[in-house]
Amino acid sequence: MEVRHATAPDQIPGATTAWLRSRFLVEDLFAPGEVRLVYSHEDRIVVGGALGPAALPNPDPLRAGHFLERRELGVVNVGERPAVVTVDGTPYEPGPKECLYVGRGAREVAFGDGAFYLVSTPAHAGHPTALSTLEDAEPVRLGGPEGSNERTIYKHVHAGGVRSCQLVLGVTVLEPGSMWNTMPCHTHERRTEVYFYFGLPEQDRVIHLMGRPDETRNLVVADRQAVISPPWSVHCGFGTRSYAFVWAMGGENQAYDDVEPVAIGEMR
Ligand SMILES: O=C(O)C(=O)C[C@H](O)C(=O)CO
Ligand SMILES: [Zn+2]
Repeated sequence: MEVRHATAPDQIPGATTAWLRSRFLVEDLFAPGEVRLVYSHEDRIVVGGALGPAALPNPDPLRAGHFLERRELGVVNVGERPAVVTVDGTPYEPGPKECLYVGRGAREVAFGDGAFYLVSTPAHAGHPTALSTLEDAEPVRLGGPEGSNERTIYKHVHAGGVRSCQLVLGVTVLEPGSMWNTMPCHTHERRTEVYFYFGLPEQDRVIHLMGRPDETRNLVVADRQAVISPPWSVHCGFGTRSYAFVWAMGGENQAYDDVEPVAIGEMR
């Protein structure tokens, strides 16, 4: 498991493209038969990719008896078919873009044939393991063709859905012809957020904007790559083709609306 240290906004002016990518962009999460993980000190979020069949390991930096001894986990099926995840002997079958929440205390998590994106945050209590389907996620449609941002937000793990300690997680799907996500954008000083882009054709890219609202930088992001957004960073982007992304947060609270909105004209 790769470990990444926390960052500060005063490191951004003067940062090279290579430095920005090494700190905030997560590449190469998927390899056949493996679970690959990155531990970020930004709110201690762990992100990962599993290409089953594979089992959730217990990496040494966690210093735990098992991965979920003090953590909770969101598993999103980022493949194109339903795929099985088995938790302590019980099989669950999330469909594409659906989520399995695994509560603190589960000992064995095994991934079947399929592609899964993983997000884990520290947990102080055990909530029940639960499947959230696209229907359960109470889809909300936002944006429109005039802003090239027509999209549907599926909220899986949040205060009004599957319960968790601090994880908040959902999937946003852009309509064909819509390119912009999260515009106007925001920061949330009380939470770190990670976006994981998927469903993007191999030759296409998302230009992801990060940094303080008045000091933005861009990261050019390919399919199945993630971007870590510390609490001080905006997170939004536009694709050369439509796409979907998993957004997941951990931190001080679970209030989806607790954001600092940024007017488009204030961005630099
Ligand atoms: O398309 C959007 O807008 C989003 O999906 C926004 C994310 O849900 C987000 O940034 C939550 O804080
Ligand atoms: Zn956000």
